[in-house]
Parts: sequence; C-alpha cells; structure tokens
Amino acid sequence: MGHSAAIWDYKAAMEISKDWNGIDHVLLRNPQGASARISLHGGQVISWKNDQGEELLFTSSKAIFKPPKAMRGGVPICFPQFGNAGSLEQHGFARNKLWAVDDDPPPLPPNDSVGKSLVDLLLKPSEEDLKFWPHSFEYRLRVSLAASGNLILISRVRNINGKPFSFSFAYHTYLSVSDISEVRIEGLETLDYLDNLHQRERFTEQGDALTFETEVDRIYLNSPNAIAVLDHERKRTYVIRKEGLPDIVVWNPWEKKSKSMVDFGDEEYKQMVCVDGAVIEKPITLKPGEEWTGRLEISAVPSSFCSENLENTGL
Ligand SMILES: O=P(O)(O)OC[C@H]1O[C@H](O)[C@H](O)[C@@H](O)[C@@H]1O
Repeated sequence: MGHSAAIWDYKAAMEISKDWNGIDHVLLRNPQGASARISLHGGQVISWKNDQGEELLFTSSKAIFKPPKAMRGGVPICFPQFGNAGSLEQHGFARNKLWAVDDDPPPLPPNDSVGKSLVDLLLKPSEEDLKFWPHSFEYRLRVSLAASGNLILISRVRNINGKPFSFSFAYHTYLSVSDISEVRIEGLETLDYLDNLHQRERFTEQGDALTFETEVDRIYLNSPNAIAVLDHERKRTYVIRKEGLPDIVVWNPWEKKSKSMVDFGDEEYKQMVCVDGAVIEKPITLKPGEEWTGRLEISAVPSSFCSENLENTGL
C-alpha cells in the first residue's frame, strides 16, 4: 500500500545517518517510494532513485568517498570555478568541503517547498578557503524530491560583504544510461559550443541531435531552458529544466581517458553521460548584498511518454 500524499509528512520524510567515514548523509523519500541521498561532503546528491527503486544517477564503482577528494558520481557542485580555467583547483572547492544542514534558511517561494521532501544545506568559506579565494559568501543549496519523483536543486549564492566577486558554476550531473551509444540529446541543435578538447575553441552544432561516438567535452552556450536526454535502450528520457543556468556542459570521457582516471572502473564510461546546467562563458558577478539563484529540475520519464507528450517536455 502506498501512502496518500494528503497525509504524507514531508518533514518526517528526511532522515540523517552517517556513512562509513562518519559523514552525514541525508535521505529524502516521497510517498511513491522514490528517494534521493545527499552527502554533506560536497553537498553532493549521490543517489536518486525512482519509485521502482532504479538508480538514475551514475556513480563510479571506484569513487572515493573521503574528503578532500571529490566523488565521481551523482551531482558534484562545481563552484566557484568550473574546470581549470582559473587559479583554483579543478571545479573549485565546494565539492570537497563539508557542508552544514541549514535549519533556518531564508524563505523561497512556496511552490519550491510545498509537497516536497527537502533539505537545505549551507556552505560558508573557512579561514583556509579565504586565503585562496578571499570573498565572503554564503552558498545555500536546497535539494528537493517532488511527489512526481523529480529531483530539484536550487542554489543561492550571496555576497555578504566586501568587494564584488565573480564565479562560474555547474551542477555536474552524472546521468545513468544503458549504453552511451544509445543516447541522444535533443535541444542543443544549432547552438554554439566551446570545445574543451580544442582549448575552448568555438564551434556551431550542426547535427539534429547530439550522439556519441568518441570523447565529448563541450560547453553549449545560451541553451534552451529544457533539454532532453533520450536513452533508447532503457526507453527512458531525462528532461532537464533550468533557470539562471545559460550553459550546458556535455561530457563523456570515452575509453582512453576513462582508463587514465584512477576513480573510474573498466568500461564504466559507457554507463554515464554528464549533462550539466552551468554558468561558464559569462561568469556571475555579485556586488555586496547581491544574490544569484540557479535552479535545476530533472525528471526521468518513460520515452513513450515524451514522444507522445512533447509539450510536457517543454521542447
Ligand atoms: O575529473 P573531474 O575533475 O571530476 O572532471 C571531470 C570532467 O568535468 C567536466 O565535464 C569537464 O568539462 C571535463 O573536462 C572533466 O574531465
């Protein structure tokens, strides 16, 4: 018997436990049996399951779950720098830090909380962080699981004093797929992209949809606010909707690069594609007191649902 949404206690549907390194994990559940697990290491969503218990995010079998190493899988937060185009470590420090649960976050619009199981997290710079990146910020991350099973991430970054600062950002979303050769991405047609495999040279997408035959590492610019990742074999489509995140990073390392990465298992590159809502080409600049919000919502739906209900996908 399922639970009725009317009597479901969303606050109680959030549990905190410790992993084997003593790091807090937050488990969110919805009345239909979907779940999401978030580690305070990195504020990283490390699992998202549908109501059938199927895992929707990829995590490498060799992922290292111990700070200060980043975990390969789920949704690492890249902040305040995406990639290595800056003075900080690759993808910035946020994914390697211990975040705190925020018991009293500033309010968000009611439709961002009602009918959802959620957790609010907070990251503030340590003394050590300020040596490398001397900017006072508060980063609030809300992770929600909707009654529909959708996973929603809302980031709010505030400049709390001092001088203006700039940052780039990505929700580095590792989607689980049956086989990368069965995947196509719709919504990126005709867009310009920066190719990370060619020193960020700018190209224009020519194909109808993006498919994979080799390593891909691109930053699509000014993308539409909904794109679809179709997994033909698993008959599943991920619909990614975003606000405040103009760019989309698409990455699959393919065989050779994945072999050179210590935290990637054999042939595992076939089971993943990263599709990140991001802000890269034009970094965000915040003056003192200003706040930026970036929202990502992912649905995982049967492909038949998408082709028959294209309007519902927003494409
Ligand atoms: O190995 P990581 O630091 O987690 O980065 C993994 C990948 O992230 C992004 O997709 C970048 O565009 C890639 O160039 C990078 O290889």
